[in-house]
Amino acid sequence: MEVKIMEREQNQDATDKKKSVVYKTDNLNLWYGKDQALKNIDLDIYENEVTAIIGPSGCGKSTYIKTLNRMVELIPIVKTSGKILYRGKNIFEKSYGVEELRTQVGMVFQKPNPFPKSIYDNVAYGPRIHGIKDKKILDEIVETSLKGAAIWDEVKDRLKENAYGLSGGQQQRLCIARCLAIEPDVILMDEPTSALDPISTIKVEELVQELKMNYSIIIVTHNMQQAARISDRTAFFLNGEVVEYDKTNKLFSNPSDKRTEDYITGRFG
Ligand SMILES: Nc1ncnc2c1ncn2[C@@H]1O[C@H](COP(=O)(O)OP(=O)(O)OP(=O)(O)O)[C@@H](O)[C@H]1O
Repeated sequence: MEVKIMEREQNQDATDKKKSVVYKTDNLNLWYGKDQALKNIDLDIYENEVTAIIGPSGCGKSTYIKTLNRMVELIPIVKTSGKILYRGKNIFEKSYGVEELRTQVGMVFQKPNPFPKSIYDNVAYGPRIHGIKDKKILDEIVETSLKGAAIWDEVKDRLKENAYGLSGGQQQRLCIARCLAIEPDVILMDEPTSALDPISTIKVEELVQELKMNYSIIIVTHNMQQAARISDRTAFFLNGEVVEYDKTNKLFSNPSDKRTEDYITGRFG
């Protein structure tokens, strides 16, 4: 029995070695002015997986995810050191075009943030910016993206209506559709269900599971059950450091670090 388990684990390790690394974070440090928010972060994020970032409030989860699309640099006091390689290229290099990065890496935020436009125009927005004008092509992108975000059936007869008329859960799936319309490689999600009711939360969780077949997903969540339900790997952040990063099953059933155990068993946080 034990031999079989070991064999299975070895096979799994071999499969993991073959998996492509989408993001490699190498000794990343980040400061807001004098305050250091991220310390020596080393993380490999794998393709077609859901990677969860968990940890107590203020531990640096959102800051980390916002380094991955360089959103943090919009904050003037931010300084960084170290490297983040996206598909092998350091995104902090001056020559790296942030626009190009953002076409590869979509983001979904905590609060659904549709534009005050029609459902159709929300989804067509990105493709239009990228120069697509042909109505037939746009129609196709809108339909495919809304189907991909599991909301097509609910909105197909009201595409011209304002997106603000949708429920919160529908708005969040619309925002996911808007993200899919630019055909990203990676989707960053910063607490995407924290403003949603339980039924909408389940819908978004199911959607995340489906999307990982075609995308690599990195999700920040306060909700440990959610991380356990939907992610393949989990990184536990504490005070700006990664305490533990492992397969989700392993991290939640047999954590290596006492601090992880204390956190997942609810002793703090
Ligand atoms: N714009 C900012 N200016 C200065 N400090 C900031 C800024 N944003 C975040 N911080 C600080 O950086 C640290 C990490 O914050 P961050 O928002 O990344 O944590 P978090 O784990 O996502 O927290 P939460 O779960 O509460 O959203 C905190 O101490 C926070 O106060």
